[in-house]
Amino acid sequence: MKTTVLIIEDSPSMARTYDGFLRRAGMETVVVETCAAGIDEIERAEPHAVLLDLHLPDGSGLKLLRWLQKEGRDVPVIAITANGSMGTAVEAMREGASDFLVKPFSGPKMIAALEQVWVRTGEKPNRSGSAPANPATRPEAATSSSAMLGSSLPMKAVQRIIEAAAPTDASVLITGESGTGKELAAEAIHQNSARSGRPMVILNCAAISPNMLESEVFGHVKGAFTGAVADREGAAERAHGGTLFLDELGEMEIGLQAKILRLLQSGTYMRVGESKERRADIRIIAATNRDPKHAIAEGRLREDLYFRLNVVPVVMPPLRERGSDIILLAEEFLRRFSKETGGAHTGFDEGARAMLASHTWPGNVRELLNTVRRTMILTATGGSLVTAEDLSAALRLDGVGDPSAPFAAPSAKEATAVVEPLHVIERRAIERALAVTEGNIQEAARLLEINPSTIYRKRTAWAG
Ligand SMILES: Nc1ncnc2c1ncn2[C@@H]1O[C@H](COP(=O)(O)OP(=O)(O)OP(=O)(O)O)[C@@H](O)[C@H]1O
Repeated sequence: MKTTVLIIEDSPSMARTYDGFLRRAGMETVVVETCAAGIDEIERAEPHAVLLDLHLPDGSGLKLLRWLQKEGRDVPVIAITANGSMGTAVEAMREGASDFLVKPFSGPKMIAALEQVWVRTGEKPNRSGSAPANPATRPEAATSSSAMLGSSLPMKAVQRIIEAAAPTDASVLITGESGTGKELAAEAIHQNSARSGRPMVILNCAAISPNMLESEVFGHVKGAFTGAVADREGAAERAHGGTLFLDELGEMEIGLQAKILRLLQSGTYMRVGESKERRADIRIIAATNRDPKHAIAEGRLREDLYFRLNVVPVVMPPLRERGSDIILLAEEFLRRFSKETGGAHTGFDEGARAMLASHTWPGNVRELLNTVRRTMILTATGGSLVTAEDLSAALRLDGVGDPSAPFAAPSAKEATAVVEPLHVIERRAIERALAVTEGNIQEAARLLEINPSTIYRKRTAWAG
C-alpha cells in the first residue's frame, strides 16, 4: 500500500501545488476543501498523515484537531498557516498538531516535515519512488535548541516554533513562569539565526535601576548625568548585527518602552544626553514572566510595543506540564553535576522518580536543577541511587531562610497551602498522564487505570 496523505486546503491552486510535491515524491493524495470533508476522508481513507490548512471555509482547522483528540485518532497532522499567523500555529501545536509549516514553503521542506513526523511517531510508511528527505531541510538540521532539553508535546511545540522563527528576523516575545527556560529559548533563537556570528546582548530590566536602564540600553555621552564621566556605548550598539535580549520587559518604565518601539520601527535611537540619531541593526527578543495582557490593562506595558514584539509568541510551559521531561531533565542534571560531587550518584531510585514526577515545581527547571544539585552535594557520601528522602531533604531547604525550618513542623498556613482540592489533583493527574503519553487518550487511561471515556468527559467539562 502506498503512503496516502490527506490534503485539506480550500485554495485550489495551493492544493494543486501540494498535490504535485507529494505525487512527485511517490505518495498517494486525497484532496478536500473543508473540515467536514476532511473528517469523512480520515475515516474512509485512513491516511498516513494530514496536511491541514488552518483557515477553512467551515471554520478553523483547529476544529479538526480537536475532533482527532476527542476520537483518540493518532494520525499525524501538519498544520499550514499563513505568514504572520504564528499564533495560530502555536495553538495548533497545543491542540495536537505534530508540526506546522508557514506559507510559502518549498516541496522539499514539506516532504522533510512529513518524514520527520513519521520518524517521531515510529511509523515508516511504505513509499515507492520517493526521494529521501534532504537532511539539510530537516527541522533538526539547523537547530541548536538541543541545549534546551525536552521531548514532551508542549516542549516539542516550543522547539518547532523556535526552529521556524529563528532564521527570520522577526521579533519574539517569550512568556512563561520564572525558571521555565526563557533565556535559554532566546539563546536557541539567536544561535539558529544568521546573526549567530554576532553577539546576543542580554539586559535584565529588573536588575538595573530604572533611571540607569536607558543609558544601559542606548549608552550616554559625557556629562549627560552625574557620574557620566565619559562617552559610553549601550547594549543596542554592542548588539549591532546581532540580537538584543530584553529580559523582564514588564519591569521597563513606560517612557523607555516608547524608545524601544522607535528602535524596532525605524532602527534608530539616541544616546542619553545626545540629539544625534544613531542606527542599529538588531533583532529584539523580549521576555516576561508576567501576563502581557494584564500588564497592558494595568498600564505597565505599551500595547503598541506588545504587538510589535509579539510577532512570534513563544510560551514556555511550566515544568509541571512537561510529563516525562521532569525525569529526563533530572537525569541530565545528575550527569552534569556528577563531576562536582565525585561521581557518587548513578541515578534515582523508584521513590525518587515518583517524587520528582509528583512535585509541582513552582520554580520550574531552575528549581529542579538546584534541587538535584543540592541533593547530590548533601548526599555525596551516601548510596549511589538518590532516594525520595534525599530529595525531600533538599526540597525542604529550598528558599527557606532559616536552616532549622526544614525540620520544624509545618505551620497551619503551610499545611493548608499544601492541601489542594481533589478536582485540582484529579485534573493535574489526567493532564500529566496525557503529557507523558503525548496526548494518547487510550494509553493515558490505561496508566491512570480509568476508562478512556472518563478522560473525554472531563476534558469536555473543562473546555466548557
Ligand atoms: N529545557 C531545558 N533544558 C535544560 N536546561 C534548562 C531547560 N530550561 C531551563 N534550563 C535551565 O534552567 C535554568 C533556568 O533557565 P532560564 O534562566 O532560561 O529561565 P527563565 O525563564 O529565563 O528564568 P527567569 O524568568 O527567572 O529569568 C538555567 O540554568 C537553564 O539552563
